[in-house]
Amino acid sequence: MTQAAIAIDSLCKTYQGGKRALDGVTFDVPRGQIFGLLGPNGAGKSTLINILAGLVNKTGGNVSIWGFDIDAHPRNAKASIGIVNQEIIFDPFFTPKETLEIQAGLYGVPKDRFNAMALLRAVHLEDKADAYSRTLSGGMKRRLMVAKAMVHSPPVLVLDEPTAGVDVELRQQLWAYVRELNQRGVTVVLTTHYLEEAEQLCDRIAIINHGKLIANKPTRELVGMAQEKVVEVTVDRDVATVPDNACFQKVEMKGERTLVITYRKDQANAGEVLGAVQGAGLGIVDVSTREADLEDVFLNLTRAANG
Ligand SMILES: Nc1ncnc2c1ncn2[C@@H]1O[C@H](COP(=O)(O)OP(=O)(O)OP(=O)(O)O)[C@@H](O)[C@H]1O
Repeated sequence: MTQAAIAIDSLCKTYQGGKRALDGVTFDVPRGQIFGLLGPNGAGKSTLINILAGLVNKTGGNVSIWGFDIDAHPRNAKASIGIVNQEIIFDPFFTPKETLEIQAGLYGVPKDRFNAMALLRAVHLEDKADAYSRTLSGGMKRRLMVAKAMVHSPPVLVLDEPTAGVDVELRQQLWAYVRELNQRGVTVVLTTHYLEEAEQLCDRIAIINHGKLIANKPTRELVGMAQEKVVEVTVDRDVATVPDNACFQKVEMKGERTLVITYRKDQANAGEVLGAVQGAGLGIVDVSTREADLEDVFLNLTRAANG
């Protein structure tokens, strides 16, 4: 099917008081992907997700989820999406199993199509099925939120900062589950501050800044946009004057003998950079390079957009 999982067209939101949180955002989330929605704090990500969830009313534009316009077919649109919010919200006096059963009831999921234990197993909470939810750790609560969002088996799952404050091991478990869901055909949209995770997980990434879309590309292409490379060169003597060369964009010293040189991939290559160091009369003892990553691209794009 060619239809998008989520289609967002000229989406605007101006809050009462005049704050324009979304300013004409247009993009599609293709079906079957893990899609990253990134942006600095206050960019408008939560506003966008809250519009998808039906918690915030847009002030302009159109949104459809799994082909259902959220204004014309709100029930079908809502049934097509599961959302895990930043805040952890559930009644602490119910057990995880009860929490899922209540949610299934709210969504009208027939009993024969719902297996609370299977869902709890999937998020590694099987042994906590009958514990009070308030006794769960932060990471466990978050996983319970994911299970809750999947109760009605929606084709689209949205996770807003799902791993904030969750330790590394639990983050990996959560991502493993997200990948598994995706392999089973669920389209996943996530926001995260961990750019490295977005780079590893997402097929495609959109970046918003001050309510505007500033990038929307396959992850590999986006990372490929990084033009800067950094090479660390350790030399055979103390450096009295930091060498300069046309192919260096920036040179910093790390200790007495290590030069940290930034250059642009489109203007020079590592050979030229090293040649320039030798040309300054320095012998090279050691070299290491760092590939540019999503963080570099993200900073460059948001800086450029901020003018
Ligand atoms: N209810 C509200 N009333 C007025 N302004 C709001 C409201 N909610 C959000 N905003 C403003 O809208 C802008 C976008 O906020 P939003 O929470 O969508 O950003 P975000 O990208 O999710 O940020 P974060 O990563 O910090 O959660 C911010 O300037 C925020 O202060």
